[in-house]
Amino acid sequence: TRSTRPQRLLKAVQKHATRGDPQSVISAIDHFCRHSEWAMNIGDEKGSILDSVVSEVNPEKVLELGTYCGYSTVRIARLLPPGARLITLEFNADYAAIARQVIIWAGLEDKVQLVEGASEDWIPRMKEHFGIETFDFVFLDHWKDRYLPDTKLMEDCGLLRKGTVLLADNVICPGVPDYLAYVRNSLSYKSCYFKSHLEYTKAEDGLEKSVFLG
Ligand SMILES: O=c1[nH]cnc2c(O)c(F)c(-c3ccc(F)cc3)cc12
Ligand SMILES: [Mg+2]
Repeated sequence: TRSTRPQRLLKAVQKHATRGDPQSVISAIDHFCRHSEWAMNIGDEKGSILDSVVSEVNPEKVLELGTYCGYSTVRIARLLPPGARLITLEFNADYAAIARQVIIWAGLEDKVQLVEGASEDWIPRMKEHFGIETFDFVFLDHWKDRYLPDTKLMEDCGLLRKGTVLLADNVICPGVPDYLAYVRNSLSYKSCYFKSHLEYTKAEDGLEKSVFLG
């Protein structure tokens, strides 16, 4: 039967990227999405903003909500210092299977733990299952209806500390109005918007960076 888009994206990585070279994996995915088939990776323009925020935070403990094919997982993990750890949650088993192989192709499997399942089921288990006290950086890129409830859940589970940085993708397209209103009006967050474009298109999109104030 016909292959899936994530399967074709993985084939493009294995054909054009060099094993153990994260930048070549990123470039191969961006080329595939620009010239073959659009896919919902954060992309190179918003990806550069992600890179700059990750470099500024220089996090030890990272949580990514929404792995998809592992593009942003590779972007983040390639910037982490030795010993730093990224946990990425993916609900869709087919996406997770592709992402595992993309992460291995990039040679970043030692820094990344990919967990299959629902964010609301795993967020409450971060302490007892992964020994995580708090996260330094959280990247929200899963489902727009889960951004706000999962943020409140992370607060309630004590997973955010003074200075934890949340970075949210797609705050304009598809848009997360309830989440934006919350982080922009809450006294517990300092929030700012990075205007950009929807991956591989001219449509507006952007990232919202929100620092938890405790
Ligand atoms: O569901 C999503 N989860 C995470 N990231 C997404 C994204 O970056 C998108 F561009 C889009 C998207 C899909 C179709 C469109 F027409 C526009 C944006 C969706 C998601
Ligand atoms: Mg996205």
